[in-house]
Amino acid sequence: MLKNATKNRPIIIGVTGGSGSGKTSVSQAIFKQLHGHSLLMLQEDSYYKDQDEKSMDERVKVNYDHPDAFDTDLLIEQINDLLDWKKIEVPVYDYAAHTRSNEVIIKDPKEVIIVEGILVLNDPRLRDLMDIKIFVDTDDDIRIIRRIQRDIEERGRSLQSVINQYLATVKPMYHQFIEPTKRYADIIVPEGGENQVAIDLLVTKVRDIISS
Ligand SMILES: Nc1ncnc2c1ncn2[C@@H]1O[C@H](COP(=O)(O)OP(=O)(O)O)[C@@H](O)[C@H]1O
Ligand SMILES: Nc1ccn([C@@H]2O[C@H](COP(=O)(O)O)[C@@H](O)[C@H]2O)c(=O)n1
Repeated sequence: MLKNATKNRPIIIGVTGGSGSGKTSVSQAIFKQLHGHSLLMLQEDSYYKDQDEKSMDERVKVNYDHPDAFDTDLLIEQINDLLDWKKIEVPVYDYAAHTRSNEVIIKDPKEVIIVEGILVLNDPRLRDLMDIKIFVDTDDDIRIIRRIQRDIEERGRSLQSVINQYLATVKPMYHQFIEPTKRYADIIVPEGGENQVAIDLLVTKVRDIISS
């Protein structure tokens, strides 16, 4: 039984997987194919804790792949607000500065809400808010190659810093906290955003829920 859809509330879809697995691509593909419905995409990364009090040297050493790095309470509070059809103020995260910016973005509630991030199935309180849970499953070697490209091009990182971070925190935290959440997924999507069959099935399911 779907938790939210039956109560005339927004449908919450959680999309998780390791860094570089294709979570954003899968979420965007679902988003694109669900045109005609009102949609909102929330990224767990927006809810990284503020590090303003720390120096840059200290910020670089933070483990950004541990659940403690996120303000999950705020994410849960805001999803509950959306379920009550209330507006939310989403923080804006700056990867280069490793902290939140001073801005927030106001988002209106929508019929379908996609919540995407590495640990969205880790906290039972968050997991329990989701109607459909998806795990994007991509091999470690592909993910690190994608991450090197992205972090250098888009997040202001050096090759050496990406490698150091991957070995120190990204990889061990994936195996400790992210990969174990696969067992909670309703659907495991291999090949991420290129898996058109999986995307079509998901979109059909969401349309069924909305029209039922
Ligand atoms: N199936 C795929 N085949 C090839 N490249 C992909 C695929 N899925 C994602 N990518 C690319 O890999 C990078 C990381 O994908 P992204 O969706 O941002 O992952 P995540 O959100 O899990 O970190 C992006 O540059 C994206 O274009
Ligand atoms: N200051 C930060 C904050 C986060 N990260 C890394 O981002 C990854 C999650 O984002 P994806 O889009 O890749 O899912 C996570 O693995 C963190 O290591 C960072 O490097 N710096």
